[in-house]
Amino acid sequence: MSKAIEIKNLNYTYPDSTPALRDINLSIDHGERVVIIGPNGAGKSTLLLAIGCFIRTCGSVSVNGIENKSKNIKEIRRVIGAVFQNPDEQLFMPRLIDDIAFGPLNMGLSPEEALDAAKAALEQVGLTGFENKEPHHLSAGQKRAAAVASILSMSPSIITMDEPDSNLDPAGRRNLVKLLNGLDKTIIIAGCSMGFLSQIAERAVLIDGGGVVADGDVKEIMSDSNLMESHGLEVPSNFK
Ligand SMILES: Nc1ncnc2c1ncn2[C@@H]1O[C@H](COP(=O)(O)OP(=O)(O)OP(=O)(O)O)[C@@H](O)[C@H]1O
Repeated sequence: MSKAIEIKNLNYTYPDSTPALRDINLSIDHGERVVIIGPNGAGKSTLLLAIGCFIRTCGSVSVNGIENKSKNIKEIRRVIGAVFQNPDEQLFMPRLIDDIAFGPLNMGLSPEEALDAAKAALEQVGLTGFENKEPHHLSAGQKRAAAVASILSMSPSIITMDEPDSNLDPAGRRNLVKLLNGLDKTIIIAGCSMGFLSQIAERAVLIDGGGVVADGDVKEIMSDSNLMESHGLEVPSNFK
């Protein structure tokens, strides 16, 4: 059976010549929860962009066995749901329900089916009752949950998230941990907040300078103070 994600010899340099990913090899199984950690500028967001086929890279990335090439983009978009760092990039309709139904409608579901999928996704993230609310009037935590719903409504088997805890207070973080831990999906999250990330994933991939430095059990990696500190990171208090 094909892996959820299979990355071989991945390299990427931005058009302004900034090298961002160097020779990445990574394989992620179905149902795995993986956090991509590393200091600012390590290449975490770029790696998520490469996985989601948002940038054209050198090397190979396949998603559920589908090669990550522009000709397969529609298929890839059905399999991977990408939650961006800023929820405002994902919420742009006047009513929340229309935002959440947008993806399923785009995938070819009938308006009734799309509405059902949107309602179910809002319920999953605890936003039932907010259907007619203007998305930009939601709180930061509600926006984050809504951005997740806008992905869940398309039923992807893989979800990527970039720094999903930014702007969240402790209660918002706890709710997000609960929500993500209740999802039966492959989840790949990039971030810098070790305490938050350690509660979601069983595996951590540490990248720095665009390359993989360590890959393994989240507790083993995050509790290794020499490793963490030498890459500008801190051991989370739950692993001290
Ligand atoms: N659009 C871009 N054009 C040129 N260089 C970029 C662009 N986006 C990112 N970079 C550069 O690519 C490298 C990797 O950046 P990336 O955003 O992937 O890092 P990151 O690990 O997600 O960082 P952070 O934790 O600060 O979000 C950095 O050197 C960054 O300056």
